[in-house]
Amino acid sequence: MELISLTYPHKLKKESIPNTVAAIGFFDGIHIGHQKVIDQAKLLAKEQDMKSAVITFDPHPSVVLKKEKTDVQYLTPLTVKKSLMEQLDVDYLYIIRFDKTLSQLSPKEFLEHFIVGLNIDHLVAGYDFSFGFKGAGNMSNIQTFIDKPLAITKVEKISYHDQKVSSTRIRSLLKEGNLELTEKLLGRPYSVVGEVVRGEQRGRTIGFPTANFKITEPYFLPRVGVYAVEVIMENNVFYGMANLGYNPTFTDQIVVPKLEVNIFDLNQNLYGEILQVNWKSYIRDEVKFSSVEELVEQIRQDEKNVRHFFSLND
Ligand SMILES: Cc1cc2nc3c(=O)[nH]c(=O)nc-3n(C[C@H](O)[C@H](O)[C@H](O)COP(=O)(O)O)c2cc1C
Ligand SMILES: Nc1ncnc2c1ncn2[C@@H]1O[C@H](COP(=O)(O)OP(=O)(O)O)[C@@H](O)[C@H]1O
Repeated sequence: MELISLTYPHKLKKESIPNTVAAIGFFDGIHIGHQKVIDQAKLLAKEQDMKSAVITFDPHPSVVLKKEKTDVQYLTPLTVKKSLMEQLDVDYLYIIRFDKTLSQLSPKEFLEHFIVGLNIDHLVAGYDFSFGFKGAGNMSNIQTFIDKPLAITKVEKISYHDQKVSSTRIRSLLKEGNLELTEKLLGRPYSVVGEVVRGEQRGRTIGFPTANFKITEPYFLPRVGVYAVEVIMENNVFYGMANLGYNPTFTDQIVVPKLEVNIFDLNQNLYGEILQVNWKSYIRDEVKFSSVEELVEQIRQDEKNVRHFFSLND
């Protein structure tokens, strides 16, 4: 996959780019609906002997369009999006910088510059994709803005159990702790990647060392609490239990929930390792215990529950 970051205006020459079928969208999460759009573009490219591309944007349009300054948290921050696209095996990934100037392009200017200008012959998008100033362009009126005939494939709404699959729905499922349904809608477990850093060195003293994560990418995190998780380290899968929270039994100084994982059946220095955590199931809320003994008693029970969830022996 060739990764091409673009700002407006770009200087690419359309003559130097092969004829392409492109899927376009913001694609936060790359859920099963997004995957359908991208697969469709790949299929059409193959049938018509053209190249396949995904055209996406960064940052999220709301960063530019909202009056108050907002930090957007993503299901798939840009680095994750890039690596998932790599796995989907498209020929080109175009990432268009979404800034004020871009947001003010008319639908015609947008299409001429980024679709015709990138030698896109066939455009695939979800039924609700819109583009251009104030989202005036959409999958129904797109051909009215340009003279050159453009083949269009509109992918209809994808539902799961009669409800639309959307990034918004996945965010609310994550806030409810419904990781099982999230996984169905994503077609893979929800995950975060981070580096293991030092914590208070307390875990080992209570019999449960926990790898503390430094998460630098702007991830949308699930609700605070205890989870059954898979941990991926250098392509190996481990099982464990995670706490996403504030450690209220010990401190009231933590303001941003921290992620820590006790990995089962492993005794290894993990500082500096980059690990992927797959959130599999929500177990319980984080609690402020009145003694460390009570917390340890509960964590022992959590381990039993999580081992049972993964069908592992005690
Ligand atoms: C499975 C699990 C459940 C936990 N549940 C709680 C909890 O309910 N309340 C709490 O204050 N801390 C909870 N913790 C966090 C511990 O307080 C924390 O792991 C311990 O303080 C070690 O911190 P350290 O890694 O900074 O040394 C939990 C940790 C794990 C691994
Ligand atoms: N099974 C394990 N699960 C998690 N961390 C482990 C495990 N075995 C050893 N470790 C190491 O112990 C560290 C966690 O111990 P802990 O006392 O909680 O220290 P810290 O507060 O720095 O996280 C991890 O970062 C890792 O290097």
